[in-house]
Amino acid sequence: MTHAIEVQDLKKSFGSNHALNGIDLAVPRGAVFGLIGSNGAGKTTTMRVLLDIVRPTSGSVSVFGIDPREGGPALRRRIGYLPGELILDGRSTGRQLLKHYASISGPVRAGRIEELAARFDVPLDRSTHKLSKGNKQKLGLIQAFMHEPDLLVLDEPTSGLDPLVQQTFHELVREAQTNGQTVLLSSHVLSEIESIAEQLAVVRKGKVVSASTVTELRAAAKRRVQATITDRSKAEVVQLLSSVTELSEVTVARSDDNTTTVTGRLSGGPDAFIRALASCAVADVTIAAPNLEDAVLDLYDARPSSGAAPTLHDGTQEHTK
Ligand SMILES: Nc1ncnc2c1ncn2[C@@H]1O[C@H](COP(=O)(O)OP(=O)(O)OP(=O)(O)O)[C@@H](O)[C@H]1O
Repeated sequence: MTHAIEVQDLKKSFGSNHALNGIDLAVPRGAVFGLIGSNGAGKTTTMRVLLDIVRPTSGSVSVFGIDPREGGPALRRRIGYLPGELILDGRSTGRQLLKHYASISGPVRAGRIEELAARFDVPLDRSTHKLSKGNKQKLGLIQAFMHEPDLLVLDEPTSGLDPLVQQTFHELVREAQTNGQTVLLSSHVLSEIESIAEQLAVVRKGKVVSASTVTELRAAAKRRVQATITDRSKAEVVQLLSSVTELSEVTVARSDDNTTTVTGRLSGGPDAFIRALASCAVADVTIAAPNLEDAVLDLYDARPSSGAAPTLHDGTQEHTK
């Protein structure tokens, strides 16, 4: 069995709200796997099903080959879970709270809680209701990591953490991976997933719309390009670029200084674009690195994707791809 998590056609409805519409997910053992998606996409619900906090309407779910509904405390102990909304008992200190969690999910090796508290710089003897949002989040992370579980399920783990603490979190994730633990984490922030996960699934409207390695997604991502040309009319530039099949979302605009500026997004390499410009007088050109953020936003469906007709700033359309 090579997967820590296998989810097939998972559906969950809350009354008439179809939160999950057939989620498929396969997280290999030892992977750091990111779930990314906009608000309400279904990331938290998927995680809650893995923990048997929420029960599926239909579909199959397995964690280390066991259905979470059947796994009971033994399976639960193998998972460290950071909920998205952490509710801490205000009457106790961090130390008391963590000891309480350790008695449920432990064993926790001696000194581990203190070691993690020192790394995160969180006061253990202060009442939890006096803690800042960030310090509460740190306690949540400590309880997830402290018993060195086989699987970490972390819902928005860096929410409320400053960049230095985020770095400590990244170190813990790397250590967990070195130990052979599997990490599933969710985020709205792509740069975070990109920097620690090697695989990711984009969740949209209760479905996984893309599952790939970060490297594959980067390869499929487009580059933003812009060039300012001084010796061609708008129509000529449009004509010139019509042969560049990799170019989409093209905008061609004429400026008062009689230059023509073209912007667009380029899939694949920049060679054809550069060749098309070679015969022109080019005052300025920018070819950006492939943009992963754009690739994911396309998948979110939050904005028009590639293939949109190019527009001219004066409102005329001269060229459609
Ligand atoms: N207990 C519940 N009762 C009713 N609806 C729920 C419940 N839990 C989640 N939902 C709904 O399920 C959908 C998916 O929510 P979910 O929290 O899984 O999304 P998410 O991707 O984690 O979003 P966010 O990034 O905002 O946390 C939403 O429409 C939400 O309102």
